Amino acid sequence: MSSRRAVGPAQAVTVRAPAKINVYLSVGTPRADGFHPLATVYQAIGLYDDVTARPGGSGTVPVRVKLAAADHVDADAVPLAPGTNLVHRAAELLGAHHGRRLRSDISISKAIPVAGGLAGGSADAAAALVALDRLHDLQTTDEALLAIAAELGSDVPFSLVGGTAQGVGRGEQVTAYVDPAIVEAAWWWVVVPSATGLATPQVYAHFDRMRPDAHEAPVVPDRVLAALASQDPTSLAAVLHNDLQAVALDLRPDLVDVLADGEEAGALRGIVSGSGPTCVFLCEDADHAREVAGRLQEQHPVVLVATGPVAGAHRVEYV
Ligand SMILES: C[C@](O)(CO)[C@H](O)COP(=O)(O)OP(=O)(O)OC[C@H]1O[C@@H](n2ccc(N)nc2=O)[C@H](O)[C@@H]1O
Ligand SMILES: Nc1ncnc2c1ncn2[C@@H]1O[C@H](COP(=O)(O)OP(=O)(O)OP(=O)(O)O)[C@@H](O)[C@H]1O
Repeated sequence: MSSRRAVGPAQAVTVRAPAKINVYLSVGTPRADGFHPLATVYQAIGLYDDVTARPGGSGTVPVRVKLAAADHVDADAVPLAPGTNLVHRAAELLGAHHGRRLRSDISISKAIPVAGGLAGGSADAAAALVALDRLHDLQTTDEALLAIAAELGSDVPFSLVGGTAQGVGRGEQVTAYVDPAIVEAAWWWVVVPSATGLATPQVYAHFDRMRPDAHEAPVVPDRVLAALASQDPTSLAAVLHNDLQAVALDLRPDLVDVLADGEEAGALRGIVSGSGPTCVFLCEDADHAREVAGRLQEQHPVVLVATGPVAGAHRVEYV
């Protein structure tokens, strides 16, 4: 008989991370490192990827990644080969921080459209950091997790923090708003993804061609915070803004019609999410969002309803 202790069922840690939209996005002229200074208001919305980490990996591939995708997600656009997914990179950087190589099998259950301007890859990276930290009991500090997240991508720290938050720097410096009126406000969004994605670097490069006169020091105006604190959707609709919108529309003129369709369907206002091509539409409340979504479904194959703000990457129990 073996003298080894009986091993219980393999542990699995599942972490859920939300998509983000930029309620306000101001973009400056590129810095010396090529990144653009930003001032943005992020909001995490109720459209999620789940990332599950289990003990695993093979001799040559420490982290194996597999994917299950919702019907509206282009699964073929998600790289899974060793070293190619943001989740691989998250494991590498977290392992390096602790001076060890992390081994794991990671499954991504994806509902956030790929290359949609919704920070889906960032959500997976943030979720993987938290899942691997818990699986390997690494007890990484919040400061270290945020620093590793910033190395992974500009949107990744926000995917950890969630809620409604300000982003500055290249977007990686995130401060959650604490005003209870902002924290407790609930907004209803109708989300219209596009069948084909837009690459973020391409959108920023096009911004430089179209907007050589961009602001040196972008800011979020006080009126945006006042609108968020008012909890009044009409006030927020009036201040929604995205400096990348004109750029995304120039690259993808079909989005002009999508924005018009949403407003004709009764939404208060539509906006391109981040670098696009997803368009999001602010509605009065849950019933209004369902009504607008119902009308949009007559013209668009995929129309989702999501509320925000929601929590950043957080552990969930799978039943
Ligand atoms: C459009 C936004 O989603 C708005 O929140 C983000 O700015 C994009 O964030 P992200 O996808 O996490 O971007 P990263 O992975 O850090 O960078 C991808 C590429 O986007 C461009 N990039 C990104 C962020 C930034 N502030 N300036 C940039 O110019 C750079 O070309 C960079 O090589
Ligand atoms: N886990 C992942 N999920 C999705 N894409 C990934 C992932 N890992 C790497 N990628 C690569 O990253 C690219 C951008 O994917 P992502 O879905 O994050 O775009 P996005 O939502 O437009 O990003 P952002 O809004 O942060 O600019 C994909 O086209 C794909 O090649």
